[in-house]
Amino acid sequence: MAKPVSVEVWNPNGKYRVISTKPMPGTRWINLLIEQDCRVEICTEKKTILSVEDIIALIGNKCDGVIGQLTEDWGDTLFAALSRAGGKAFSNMAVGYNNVDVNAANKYGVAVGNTPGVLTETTAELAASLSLAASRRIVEADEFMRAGLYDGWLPHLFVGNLLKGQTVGVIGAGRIGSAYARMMVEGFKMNLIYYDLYQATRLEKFVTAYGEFLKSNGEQPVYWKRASSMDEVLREADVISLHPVLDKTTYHLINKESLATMKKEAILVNCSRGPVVDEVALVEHLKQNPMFRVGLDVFEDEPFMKPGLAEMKNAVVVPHIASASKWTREGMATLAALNVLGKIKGYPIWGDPNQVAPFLNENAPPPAACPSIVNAKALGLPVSKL
Ligand SMILES: NC(=O)c1ccc[n+]([C@@H]2O[C@H](COP(=O)([O-])OP(=O)(O)OC[C@H]3O[C@@H](n4cnc5c(N)ncnc54)[C@H](O)[C@@H]3O)[C@@H](O)[C@H]2O)c1
Ligand SMILES: O=C(O)[C@H](O)CO
Repeated sequence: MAKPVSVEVWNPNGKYRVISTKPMPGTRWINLLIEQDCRVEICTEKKTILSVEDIIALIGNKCDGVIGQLTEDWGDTLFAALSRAGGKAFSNMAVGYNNVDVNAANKYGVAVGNTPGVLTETTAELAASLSLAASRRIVEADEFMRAGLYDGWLPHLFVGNLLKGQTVGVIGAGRIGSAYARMMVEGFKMNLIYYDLYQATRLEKFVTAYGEFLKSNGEQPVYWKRASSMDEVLREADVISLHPVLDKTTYHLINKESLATMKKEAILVNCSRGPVVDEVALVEHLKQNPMFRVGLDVFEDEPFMKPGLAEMKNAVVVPHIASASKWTREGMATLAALNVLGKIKGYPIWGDPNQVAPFLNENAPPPAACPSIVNAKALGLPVSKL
C-alpha cells in the first residue's frame, strides 16, 4: 500500500475535491476554487519530485480534479487512478505537456489543461538574459571577480561578442520564440532568421516595420528571413535560441551533426526542453570549441547534468527558471486551477488560448470557461462563445 502523503486542506466541507501536487505561488487560485465550492488539498511533502505512487495516494478514492507539475509522469496509471476516483480534469502548471500522455487521458475521458500565454514574456526574457550572459561571459567574469583575481583593466580581459548587427536565429517561432525574437531585434538591432513549420506573419511584419523605422531615422535597418530548413538557421545565425515543443520531431534536434554546422563562435540558448539537445554531444562540442558558448535553462535528464557540463566555462546553466517571475507563476497557478474548475463545472473551452488576459484580471471574476484544454477536440468539448 502507498504511504500516506501530507497535505494542507482548505475549505474542508467543499463539494468538489481538487488536489494540487505542489504548493503554488499566490492565493488567488485557492480563493477561486473555494468560491466555487471546492475543497482544496495541497501536497506538502518535502521531496521535490513526486512518484506515481505518491500521486495515487494523493488521489485516493474520491477526487474531482488534479493540478500537477511538469516533473510528474502523467500516463495511463495516473489517469486510470484519477478516473476511478471520479475525476475528469487534470491541468499541468506549465505550457509544455510532454510529461502527459494525452492519448491515455483521452482513453479515460480526462481533460488536460496547460498554461499558455502568461509565461511568454517571462520565458523570452530569460532566453534573452542567457543570450547576453553567454555572449558577454558574465558568469565567468563574476566568478573571476569573486575569486579575487582582478588586478586591473586589460585589453583582452573577458572579450565576448557584440550582438548589434549580428543575426539571431530562432527555432520554433511560436509564442515564446517570437517574443524572444522581438526582444533581440528591437533591443539589440539584430537581424532575424527563423525556422518553424508555420509562417510567423506577425513577427515578420514587426521586423519589417522596425527596419523601416530605423531606416527613416538614418540608422542601419534590420531584416528577417524565414529559413526553409533548420540547417540554414544553424549556418547563418550568430545566436540561436530553441523554442519548439518537445515531441518526436524535435528530440535531439541539436546533435553532433547540427552542432558542427554552427559557427565556431556561435551562441546556443535552450529554454524549451532538455531533450531537444543531445547533451553528451553538446559537452563534447563545448570542449572542442572554447569560443562556442551556451546558455541552458533545461537539461536532458533533469535535475541532472550530463558529465562534464558543470566544468565547462563556456556554459551558463540555470535550474529551469525561465518562467519564474512572480506575476507569471501566480498566473500559471490561476490558469491551471481554472482549467480544472471549468471542467468540473461543465464550462466550455475558451476560444483562443493565446488570449488568456481575462482570466488574469484580479479585479473581475474570470470568464466561465476553461482557459486552455489541449485535448478539447478529442473529447468533443464545446467552445465558449464569450
Ligand atoms: N524553460 C521553461 O521554463 C519554459 C517555459 C515555457 C515554455 N517552455 C517550453 O517552450 C515550449 C514552447 O512554448 P510556446 O508557448 O512558445 O509554444 P508554441 O506552441 O506557441 O510554440 C512552439 C512552436 O514550435 C514549433 N514547432 C513544432 N515542431 C517544430 C519543429 N519540428 N521544428 C521547428 N519548429 C517546430 C510550432 O510550430 C510552434 O510555433 C513549450 O512547449 C515548453 O516545452 C519552457
Ligand atoms: O512548460 C513550461 O511552462 C515550463 O517549462 C515551466 O514554466
